[in-house]
Amino acid sequence: MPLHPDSHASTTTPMAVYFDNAATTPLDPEVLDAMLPFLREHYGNPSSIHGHGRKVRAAIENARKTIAHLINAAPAEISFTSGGTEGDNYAAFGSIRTLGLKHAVTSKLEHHAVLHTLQALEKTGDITLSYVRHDQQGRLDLEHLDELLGANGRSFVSLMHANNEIGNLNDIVAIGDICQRHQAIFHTDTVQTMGHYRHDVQKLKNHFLVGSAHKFHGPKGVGFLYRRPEVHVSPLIHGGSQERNVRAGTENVYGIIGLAKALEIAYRDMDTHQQHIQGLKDRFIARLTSEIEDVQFNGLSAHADQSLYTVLNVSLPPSGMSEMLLFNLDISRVSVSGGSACSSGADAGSHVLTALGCDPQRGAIRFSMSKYNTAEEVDYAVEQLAKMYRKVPA
Ligand SMILES: Cc1ncc(COP(=O)(O)O)c(C=O)c1O
Repeated sequence: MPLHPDSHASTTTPMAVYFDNAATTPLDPEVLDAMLPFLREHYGNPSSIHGHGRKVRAAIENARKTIAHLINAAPAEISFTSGGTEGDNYAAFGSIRTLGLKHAVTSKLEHHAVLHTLQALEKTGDITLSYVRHDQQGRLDLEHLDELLGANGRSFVSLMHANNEIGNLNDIVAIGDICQRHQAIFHTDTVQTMGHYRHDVQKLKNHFLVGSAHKFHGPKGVGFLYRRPEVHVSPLIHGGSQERNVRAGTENVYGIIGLAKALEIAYRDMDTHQQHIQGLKDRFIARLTSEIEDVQFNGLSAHADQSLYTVLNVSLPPSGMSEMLLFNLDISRVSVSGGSACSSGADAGSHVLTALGCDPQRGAIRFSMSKYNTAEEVDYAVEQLAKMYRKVPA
């Protein structure tokens, strides 16, 4: 597997190990190379009709075509955004307000980009909001979804493809079928699966999908929204006529070029990378289980066929010192993300682990991997964790 230029994996000790790829991924140098000419030479405004502008417009439209082709959509169905959060907002605000929908369904395990958006629409009285039940491992109760949709008239449904904290994969084909039966508008937050799984919108019943470049080795602050043409959404950002009057403002040109390049590379190398990363995850599971007593895997993250191959969420035996563990991991030069279930209303823990009913005394760590990680890095992280964990008083 190619090492990222910043990786210290095979050269220095202690290593700088990055296992927080669900938060963001390092930029692929091939992506940077594609972007640089649009920072250096091609500075025209894509809305200008002169040569400088036309050159950039052509590049943007090519990027749109590339993305559309990869997910089997039409170019007109792709709108560029500032990332996943904006795409989620567009799907929710756009369709609820434009279609006058009065009810929405989501789950307590969604990203805040969806939860807070729908809760904002609930607060303004636009909708009533229902949450699909789930079990302790985060499996959604699809019969409950069916009931909720049957009882509440035409609804907006937002259920993610993969959970960013615990990695659970939801069956978006089955959810799409239920939504279609009830004529619901179905949005899926695909931020964590775009670039890691092949999406084919012709095989899905979704009205919306979203992508965010920085989750698959592209630049930050750029993404896209796929929208089925029969769902018209009104703009959230008003101004010029960019993005077919849906999203005003001069386009993030080099970001868009980087987004398309990153997705192209992700699709090109997907099978090799998936195999490599799943191997790292299996190694993590085996080594953590053998090195640390009473380690638990949250959600479905240890089930290979039901979770993202890039994410492993681990609960450690109760120590009451998860912050310290994270701090220690940081000084060992292992970057991870963590949290625990909230122990009180004042304690802003993970809303996902809280919804699963995880023990608030147990600290949780999310290891999230990318194509640039190596087996030595997994061994190093487990070694550091096991060493420090033994030092934390129970
Ligand atoms: C599932 C999910 N949705 C939405 C977002 C927000 O994406 P962005 O950072 O591009 O706004 C994230 C980012 O962490 C995410 O993991």
